Amino acid sequence: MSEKLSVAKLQWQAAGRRIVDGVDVTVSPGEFVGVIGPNGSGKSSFLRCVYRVNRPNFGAVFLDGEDLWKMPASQAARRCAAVPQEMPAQFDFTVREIVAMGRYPYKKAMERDSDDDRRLAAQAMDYVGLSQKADQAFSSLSGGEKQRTLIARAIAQDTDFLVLDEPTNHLDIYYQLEIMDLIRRMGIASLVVMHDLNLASQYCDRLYVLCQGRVAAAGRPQDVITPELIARLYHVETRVTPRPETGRPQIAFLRRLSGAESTE
Ligand SMILES: Nc1ncnc2c1ncn2[C@@H]1O[C@H](COP(=O)(O)OP(=O)(O)OP(=O)(O)O)[C@@H](O)[C@H]1O
Repeated sequence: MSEKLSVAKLQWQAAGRRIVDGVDVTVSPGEFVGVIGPNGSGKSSFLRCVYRVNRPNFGAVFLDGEDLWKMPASQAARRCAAVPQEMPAQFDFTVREIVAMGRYPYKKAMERDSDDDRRLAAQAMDYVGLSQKADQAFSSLSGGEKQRTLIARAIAQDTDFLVLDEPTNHLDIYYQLEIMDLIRRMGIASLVVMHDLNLASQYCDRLYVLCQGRVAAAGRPQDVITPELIARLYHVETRVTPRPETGRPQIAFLRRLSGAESTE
């Protein structure tokens, strides 16, 4: 199958340091791929290279075989939608206005919303269950509602590739599951940075584990999530058992390890 996303030998430097150091990643059409790894391992920096914030020093990001960094910005935005970690500044935009911003890549400067734009924005709000809140100020929403608004903006962008940076950050477990179910249900190729290893294990088709800007492991959750890997990268002892309903690894965190124990 031809890949939706193909990242080859990607390198990004900042402050004289290689933060992303030769990363290869692929995502197939419809695949839900997670990026995990300890704090500071380069996950967000890598993702920003994909959604055109960090320009790579070396390597390339191909979407459907085309170099994403060589496209005009508006064309790239019609192909790849991002849900970044940062929330938009707390201006008093309504949910409807934020979601409508997803249509910008299709419009000329100052062009008014067309019926199509309004329909797509309304559909996106409906999809994430926010139609009732369309006229509420973004700044007054709960954390889960804000996250769903940003996902609706990405849906309104009408792309077939989505990147999300820690979309379940700050959410309670109900909303974490809601957001993950929502992304899964969309069924479009997605690349998602995640911290919660159990959520990543249950939802992702494949995982890439980053460590010091490099891919330390990659594959299906059942192949990647092992006590040895978690001890080596996170310095935590775990018990990993297959979840009865899915066979996917379920992790119980037992204790922190000292550096020496975890690298044995
Ligand atoms: N613009 C920058 N200038 C200097 N250093 C940077 C820059 N951006 C990122 N870094 C550094 O690169 C490293 C990786 O950061 P990054 O945010 O990509 O990691 P992460 O894996 O997403 O971390 P976390 O899990 O804590 O969110 C960190 O040490 C960070 O301080």
